[in-house]
Amino acid sequence: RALVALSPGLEVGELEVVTSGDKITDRPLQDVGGKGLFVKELEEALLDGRAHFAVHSYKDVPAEIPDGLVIACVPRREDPRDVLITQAGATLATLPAGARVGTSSLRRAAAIGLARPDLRIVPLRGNVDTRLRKLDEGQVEAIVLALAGLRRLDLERRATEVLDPSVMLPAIGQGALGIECRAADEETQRALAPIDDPETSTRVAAERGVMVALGADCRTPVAAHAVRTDEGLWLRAMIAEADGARPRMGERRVAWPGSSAEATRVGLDLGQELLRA
Ligand SMILES: NCc1[nH]cc(CCC(=O)O)c1CC(=O)O
Repeated sequence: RALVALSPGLEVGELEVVTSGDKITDRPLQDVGGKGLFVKELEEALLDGRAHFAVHSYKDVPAEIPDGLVIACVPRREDPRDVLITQAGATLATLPAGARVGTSSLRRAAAIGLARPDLRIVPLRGNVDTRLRKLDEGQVEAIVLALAGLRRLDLERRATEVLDPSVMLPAIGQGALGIECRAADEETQRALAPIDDPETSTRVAAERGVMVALGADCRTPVAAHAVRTDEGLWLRAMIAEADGARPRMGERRVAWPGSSAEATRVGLDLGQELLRA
């Protein structure tokens, strides 16, 4: 809709693709192995010529993009924060001791462990509807979801408490979209240009630099969040042990980067510092 609004006469049709991340809902994705479980089948549609472009949640896109493909366009970011959803309206501060919080994200579990070490983390996967149903059925007292995902499904009213990044640092790329196409397809790249947002690209590039520091196939809980301030770029990051224990935080404040490559180096440098720690 955003693209068509800015490009009169352009027609955009949808090709429905179900990814392995959608199909595998019975275990945490870090235990499944393989990278890009929400992305791979969409990339195959690009490489086969079935689709001109693929719209990914940027947080689902691995560090490495396959040969012949590029992220050609990064639209303006949605709110990157996480939200807590509870049955009775309790907040992170007022949930009763021992309450169960459903999440399979080690990043979210690490943040909850710091804020409320008395809460119990219960693995919970499935699409947003499934997770909300498990909450409503009383399997858990709370769940954590991305605000952006709720908004896109028109379910923002379910959010009980928006969690500040100082409490729960968002996932790398959360709330942003990465629109991927064939590297040689200049016509599609030109068609996508009207909805590109360079500020979002720079912020996500800095966050993804932290991921590059960790290496390609890692299951380490990691968070990174970049914002533009009056002074430039403010990047915060968290890396924990594989089981979510001992989270380390760090940050960088630098002049606004002149390129995405420069932004990536800021993230890489911060990621390496946290790894050494
Ligand atoms: N992990 C799955 C996933 N990938 C993208 C989103 C929605 C948020 C976004 O688009 O950044 C979600 C659901 C969630 O984390 O709540």
